[in-house]
Amino acid sequence: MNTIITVDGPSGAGKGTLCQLLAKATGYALLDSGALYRLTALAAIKAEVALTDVQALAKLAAGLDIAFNAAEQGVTVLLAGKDVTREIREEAVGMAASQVAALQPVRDALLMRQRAFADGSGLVADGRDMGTVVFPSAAVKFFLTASAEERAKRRVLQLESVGQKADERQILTDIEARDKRDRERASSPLVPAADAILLDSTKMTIDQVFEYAMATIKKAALPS
Ligand SMILES: Nc1ncnc2c1ncn2[C@@H]1O[C@H](COP(=O)(O)OP(=O)(O)O)[C@@H](O)[C@H]1O
Ligand SMILES: Nc1ccn([C@@H]2O[C@H](COP(=O)(O)OP(=O)(O)O)[C@@H](O)[C@H]2O)c(=O)n1
Repeated sequence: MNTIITVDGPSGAGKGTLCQLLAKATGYALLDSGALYRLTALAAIKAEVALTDVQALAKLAAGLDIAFNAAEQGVTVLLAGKDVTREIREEAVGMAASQVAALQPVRDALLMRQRAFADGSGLVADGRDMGTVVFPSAAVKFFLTASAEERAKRRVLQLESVGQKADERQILTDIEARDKRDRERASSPLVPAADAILLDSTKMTIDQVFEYAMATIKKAALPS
């Protein structure tokens, strides 16, 4: 059994939140593909590799020494043995991630690593191109959105909840820049798959989004 559920959409739409809830409810594994791009960006920043040096970035992506350790309080992300769980969530790393993610050789380097998460036990995959490129034959595909203003508000609350400072106007500007880059790039742009279910969470609570997604999955009668 290799059932795959994909959740794509822009930053702050609630993909990570929904995917964690779906993974818990279904017992499927979880792929946070954005973390791979964030790790590539962080590795580049640490190694002082320019975000325009395509070949060096692709090499970094191919050789990333990373681990995802599931724990009671969430997933811990390690880069070269060091806990970078918080560091990769910083807005600056998100911006750098969207720059490296626009480069096809970087995407190629990460493709097989992402597909390897589908090891036969069911997978919930979170990203931008899960339903279009990485898992085009996924069983159920969601495209989760929300207005940019709502997403910026959510991001501010999220950053503040972990003690980071957040300027809502700056975050909205960053989100809009990242959306534009993700949507307009030539390689795997952020677009809904033709068979994706569109879900606008602007006025929905986390529970409502989860209930709707679970009902859809149940209707698709997936094996658990
Ligand atoms: N429907 C929702 N309503 C309000 N807040 C939400 C909703 N979905 C997610 N959030 C919150 O918004 C923030 C960003 O969600 P996240 O899942 O990280 O988004 P994404 O993975 O799409 O970037 C988190 O703090 C999360 O708790
Ligand atoms: N499948 C994916 C996942 C992320 N990305 C890129 O990686 C960046 C960070 O992704 P993320 O999912 O962690 O970002 P947030 O939605 O959490 O802000 C995005 O802005 C995209 O440019 C991508 O190109 N393809």
